[in-house]
Amino acid sequence: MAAKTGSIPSMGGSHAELKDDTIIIVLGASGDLAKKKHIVIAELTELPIPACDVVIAPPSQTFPALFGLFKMGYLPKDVHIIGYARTKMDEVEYHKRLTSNLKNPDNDPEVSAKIEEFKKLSTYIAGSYEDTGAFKELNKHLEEVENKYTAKSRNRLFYLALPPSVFIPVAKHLRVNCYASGVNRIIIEKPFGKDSASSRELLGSLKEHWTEDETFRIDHYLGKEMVKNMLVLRFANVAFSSGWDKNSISNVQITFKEPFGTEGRGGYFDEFGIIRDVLQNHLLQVLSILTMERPVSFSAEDIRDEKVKVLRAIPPIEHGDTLLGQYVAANGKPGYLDDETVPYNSVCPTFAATTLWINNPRWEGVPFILKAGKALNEAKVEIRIQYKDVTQGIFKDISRNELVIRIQPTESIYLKLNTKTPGLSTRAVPIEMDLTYKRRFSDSKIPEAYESLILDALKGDHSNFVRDDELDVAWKIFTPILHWIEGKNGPAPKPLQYPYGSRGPKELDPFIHKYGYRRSDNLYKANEASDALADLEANTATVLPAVAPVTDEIPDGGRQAWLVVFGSSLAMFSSFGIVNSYGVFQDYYTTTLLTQSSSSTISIIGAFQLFLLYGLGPIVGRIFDTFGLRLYANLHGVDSNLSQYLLAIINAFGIPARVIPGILADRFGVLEVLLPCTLLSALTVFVLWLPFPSTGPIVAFSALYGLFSGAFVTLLPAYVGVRSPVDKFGARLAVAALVGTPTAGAFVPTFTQQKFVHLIIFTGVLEVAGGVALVLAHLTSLTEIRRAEVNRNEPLKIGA
Ligand SMILES: NC(=O)C1=CN([C@@H]2O[C@H](COP(=O)(O)OP(=O)(O)OC[C@H]3O[C@@H](n4cnc5c(N)ncnc54)[C@H](OP(=O)(O)O)[C@@H]3O)[C@@H](O)[C@H]2O)C=CC1
Ligand SMILES: O=C1O[C@H](COP(=O)(O)O)[C@@H](O)[C@H](O)[C@H]1O
Repeated sequence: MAAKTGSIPSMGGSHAELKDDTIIIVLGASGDLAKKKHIVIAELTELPIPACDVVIAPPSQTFPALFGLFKMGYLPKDVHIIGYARTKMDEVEYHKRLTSNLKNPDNDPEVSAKIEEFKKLSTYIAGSYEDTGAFKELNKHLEEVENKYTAKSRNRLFYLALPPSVFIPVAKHLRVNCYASGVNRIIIEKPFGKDSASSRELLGSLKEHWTEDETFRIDHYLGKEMVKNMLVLRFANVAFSSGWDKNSISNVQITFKEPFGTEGRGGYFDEFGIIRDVLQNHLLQVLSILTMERPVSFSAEDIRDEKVKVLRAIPPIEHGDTLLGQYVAANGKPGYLDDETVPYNSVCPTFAATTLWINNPRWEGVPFILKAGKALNEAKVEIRIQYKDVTQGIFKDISRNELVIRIQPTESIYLKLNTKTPGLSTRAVPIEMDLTYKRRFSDSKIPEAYESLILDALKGDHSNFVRDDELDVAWKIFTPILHWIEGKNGPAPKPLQYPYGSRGPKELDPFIHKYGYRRSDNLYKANEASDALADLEANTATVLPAVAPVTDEIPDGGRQAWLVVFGSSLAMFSSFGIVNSYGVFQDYYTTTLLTQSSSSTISIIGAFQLFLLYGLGPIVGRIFDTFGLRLYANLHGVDSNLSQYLLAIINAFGIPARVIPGILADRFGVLEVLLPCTLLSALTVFVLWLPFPSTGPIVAFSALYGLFSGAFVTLLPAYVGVRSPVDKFGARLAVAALVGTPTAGAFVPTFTQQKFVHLIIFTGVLEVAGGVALVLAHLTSLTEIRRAEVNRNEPLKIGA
């Protein structure tokens, strides 16, 4: 059979896979299994906990993970799971605790049946962690189970859900009293010490009993889907691997944010602080996979060799590269020091940002900012790789590329790119190429980290477990800064305060900025349109528009827009006003000054005035495009040839008509107001002006025409604006202005009622034709207009 596309042969484990005849033994299984995962282990084990003991792999993670694997059929055939702890309880009580933590929210009968099966293969035995006799009893129980197995080999996987104070005695007793004839493995979880010295001591003692091959040190971040994906993402994509270095990348942030504080576990946390809790292990692991060289193969040792190599190139963290914070009460939530289990004067950091440097040819000079905090504004773990600026010269103010790998929640990878806006204008806007797992892999279930890691341990694959030398070098990087924070070499630094629910201390942004991070906060804002398009594009890797302020659009609202209105009003006061009163001048020219000239000839004066207002449009438009002037977009055009009296009425009614249609257009759309007003103007021409050449109807006509044509004056430039490229806007308005008045004048060579009829009909017909043209324009642009309505921030695609 042909190999499956995309297989990774070198990723297979080199050790025996535990497929059958296997017992999984969970030590420390007596706790309240329904409790949240960050419970103090003392509650689980009833141990007197020494000050440095902390939560480790709590059963509330272990059993659901085991059940998850069982449900999916990944546990060895005939597997048996034995819980061991000090608390005495019968099987009924144990099963009650066990199942209370297994999820079946919809009461799915299949899941219920699986839970019942799971209970049948789960037994419990109580015993001490120090007593040889107790472990002999455990072994007896294991052998009883194994006697039912057919095969000769006996495989045992021990999972230590215990505090480190009992790691060593338990590991020893298990090795001495419970070691089986087949494969034996032991899983342990952080904390692996508190600094280099204590870690070495712990590792050394464990090594006396268990070999490195048998030991699986869990850092559950290595089991997270996106972390596991990084090897493939990096090394199976030339597109990424070629720019993965100091030449392309400016800075990297690896961020861990939790929206809750220590809440009840402050006592434990205070002994450790955020650096030991998250940075030294989880974030450093992520960093090492992100920055290591390509391994010779994907075998566990080749991968871990490369991780160790890159970690060794990181010098110990400098004080100056570190920012520490502690949350204080805010938003109705208590501060860290309000926790009764925390010493009143604790300076333990609940937030830390620290910059690491990698002294190798690939990464020299690139800052890697690790930041983590409790009680922040959101739950988020992500890697943010910010690329360098493009070479200057041809671009200005262009945002940087960023590759974001969102580890949780909503696993995703998105790449922020710049692209030309679709259409005739040339401008770069930032967009995201978005691979959101929920959409792209909608059929796949993303496994829990612990499920993935327990399965790896059963398979004997160490790739996602921490090797001893890796741990040692990790502690070397962090130990000096930890000792400084604890005041071992002088006064302890005081963390900066930050309010519960904030992004961290206010000094964070300048801190990150110092290392070259540039945020494009004005450019990247989620809006409904991008969400709507994202929904449309579901199930595909999509290119979504990141909504950016559209800089070549005429501004609508805001200080800038109102300044344009003000400036335009001043300009129009002395220019457009004269043109609008041209009827008075025309009257004067025809009756007094230029009696020998025809109306048409005289109207050329006004037309030329109007043309001069708009005729420089192509030139001014270029200047406008170049220098960003907005005045041009607000210029209006109108022609009129009525007497002084009628003109005054038209203009008086034109005042509200300049304002009200604008307000209505904002609400209903420019065309939706312009079209009826144009047609109503035409109607007044045909039903009032044409048939009733007497004073009353003419006055009524003037009033109504002023009202409707006012809208026309206001909205026509706006509509031409949205339907025209900016560089053609002025020219289009100017041409209309130049031909309109002389043509009208040609109908009235002499002032007779008969001659005016032609002009009136011409005016009415032209307005109807204008209305029809608007309808046609509307129909041809329907698609674009709909799109623009979906996304009001996106510029209309402009017609040629
Ligand atoms: N699946 C997803 O999550 C996807 C999201 N998108 C969308 O892409 C767009 C851009 O995403 P993204 O860049 O992640 O989001 P943001 O624009 O929110 O940028 C986040 C980055 O900016 C920092 N930051 C946030 N607020 C501030 C502030 N006030 N001052 C300084 N820095 C700040 C954050 O730091 P810190 O973390 O420290 O707060 C983080 O590094 C968003 O609209 C998002 O919705 C697109 C595709 C997929
Ligand atoms: O190891 C730890 O990790 C958790 C966060 O794990 P996650 O899988 O929920 O991201 C953290 O809350 C805890 O303090 C720390 O000890």
